[in-house]
Amino acid sequence: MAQFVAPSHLSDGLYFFHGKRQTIASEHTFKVYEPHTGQVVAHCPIADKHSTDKIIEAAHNAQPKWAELTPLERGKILNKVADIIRENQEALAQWEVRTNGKPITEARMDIASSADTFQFFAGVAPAALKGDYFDLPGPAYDRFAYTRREPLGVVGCIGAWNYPFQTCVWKVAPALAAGNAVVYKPSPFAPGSPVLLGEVLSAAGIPDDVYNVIQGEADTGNALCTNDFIRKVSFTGSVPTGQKIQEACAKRNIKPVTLELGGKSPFIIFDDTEIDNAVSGAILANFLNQGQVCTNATRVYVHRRIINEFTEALLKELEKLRVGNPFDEKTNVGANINEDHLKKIEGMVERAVEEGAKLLRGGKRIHPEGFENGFYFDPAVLTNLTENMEIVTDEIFGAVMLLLPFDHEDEVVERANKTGFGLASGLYTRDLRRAHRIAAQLQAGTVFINTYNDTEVFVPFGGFKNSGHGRENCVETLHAYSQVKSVYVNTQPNLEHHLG
Ligand SMILES: NC(=O)C1=CN([C@@H]2O[C@H](COP(=O)(O)OP(=O)(O)OC[C@H]3O[C@@H](n4cnc5c(N)ncnc54)[C@H](O)[C@@H]3O)[C@@H](O)[C@H]2O)C=CC1
Repeated sequence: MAQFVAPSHLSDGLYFFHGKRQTIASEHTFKVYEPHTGQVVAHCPIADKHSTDKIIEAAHNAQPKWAELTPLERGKILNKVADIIRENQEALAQWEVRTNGKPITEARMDIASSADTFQFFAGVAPAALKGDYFDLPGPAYDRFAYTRREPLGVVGCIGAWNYPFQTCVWKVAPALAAGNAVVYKPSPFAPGSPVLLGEVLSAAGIPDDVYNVIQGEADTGNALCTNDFIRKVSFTGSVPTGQKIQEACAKRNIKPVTLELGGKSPFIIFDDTEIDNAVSGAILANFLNQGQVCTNATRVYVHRRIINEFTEALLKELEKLRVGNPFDEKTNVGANINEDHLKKIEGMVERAVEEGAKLLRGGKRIHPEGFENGFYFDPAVLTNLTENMEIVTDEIFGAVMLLLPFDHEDEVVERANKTGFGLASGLYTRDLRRAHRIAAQLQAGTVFINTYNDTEVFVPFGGFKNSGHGRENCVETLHAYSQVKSVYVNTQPNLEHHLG
């Protein structure tokens, strides 16, 4: 069992199979960018159907031995994974910054919570992966039934780029705890982190081929979804891709899917709120991870009576915002994932301004000294908006805060719910009765009251409506990575049967 040592570069080994980092021969490659410098750091080979199938087959062959271990035995290995992640938190966080461009202070939190995720599933699996017992007619010892919770086999996972390490862990930890093998396809925009996780898993003692990483774009993802050995797909990404994946998983076989998709979350600030608290909440809800967070609440509804005071306090606070070198401990906002994404955000802001929105700050690409070619965007605040503008209806996935005044509780709840998404929502008020009344009405998988963007591994995470289905981060997730078998038992073989 090799010890985990964080690599100095990842450029020539972005695959993980047979228990180690590898590369494959391929006619096609994609460029890997380092967001904070804007440099191309690797040309990653793309897995075609043949390479994808071979890696999946090896996972299929390796899975039964992993499944033979009891959940407690698997849990001991997963606890070692948590330990190794914690011991290497700084090195892994530095890699996360290089891969994604986020501030180092945020990357450290992602890595720490990833260790917690392994520890949590290692701990709960032995108690959660259990069966039931049922008495059948007659003496209980003659006839009864029981259920077993069994793994699914090989799980295919497809990830987004905004939390490259954490998204991978959220899928892999419960899948492995439940006795499955995993084949993971990261986003081509952030392909490195799941490979590092592979090295951590091997160092902890996960058998070869139980965890694997393949690389590629839509075709590789599709090859994963349509392979017969894949028994479930767990996906994090956009709604249009989620629709394609759900379709692909139904076409050839019937595969269960977990879909963690996009959002357009509302954040409601009532006029009894302490303004400074609401300002911090709104910043947290919008500018974390350069705004590239699926739960982010770009639609900030502020009661008309306090909107001027709130806006003034917000803009003053944002004067302190430091955008730039993500390795600098004082940086609040790092680099966006790539140039195309940055241009998409800039374009949405420009079109909103053309439609009559007023830009109160930021909204443009910036070139911090020493990092001129990195993908930096100065967080925007917009007002003078109408509900049907593209920027108010569509997911931005960038650091753009929209200020929308409201007058009445019923009106704001209706406006908040007027979206096809339903991932998260938030509200600030001192009136707790009102807070819970609104929490019950908001159509979203998570509601934050006087806080925003908290995530804990034991609290369910997932969407309502088009934001997806299935939950991550909770005991029930183990059920989504396992299946129930009912066993009927007759201990009295001579029991007479009457044929009528
Ligand atoms: N609900 C949640 O937990 C989260 C949701 N997201 C959402 O993810 C989106 C941003 O991530 P992106 O990487 O741009 O999303 P995306 O949907 O473009 O890509 C996600 C992944 O799917 C793969 N893919 C693309 N086409 C495919 C196909 N036809 N078959 C199989 N795989 C395919 C991509 O290569 C990538 O690995 C946003 O909409 C965001 O809201 C992001 C993070 C968390």
